[in-house]
Amino acid sequence: MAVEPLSQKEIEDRLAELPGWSLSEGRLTRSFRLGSHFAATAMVVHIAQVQEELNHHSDLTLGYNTVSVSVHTHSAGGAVTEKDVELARRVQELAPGHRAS
Ligand SMILES: C[C@H](O)[C@H](O)[C@H]1CNC2=NC(N)=NC(=O)C2=N1
Repeated sequence: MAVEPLSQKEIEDRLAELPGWSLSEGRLTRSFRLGSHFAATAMVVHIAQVQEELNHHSDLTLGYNTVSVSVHTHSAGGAVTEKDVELARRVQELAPGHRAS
């Protein structure tokens, strides 16, 4: 997959299809609230599995009952690329199964 930096417009277009996600400090970012600490931890493990599959990794922050995802592409000098968008889409897909909001 291309690791060309996306333009601001391209990022905005993709964010329009990623509810709850935003561009923060140059990274695609979203926080989720879960029903318990264990539910949040389980979601972190699931995201880690997807990240290994994609070989693309975010910074994950586990709180009491929250999971925060923040991602950009290191090999593109920290720019946002399609790889980041793909990971965000996959996280969006798995979130409902964890009853994440
Ligand atoms: C060697 C390994 O394939 C690379 O370091 C991968 C791993 N995960 C990655 N994750 C992110 N976010 N950006 C990268 O450039 C990246 N590169």
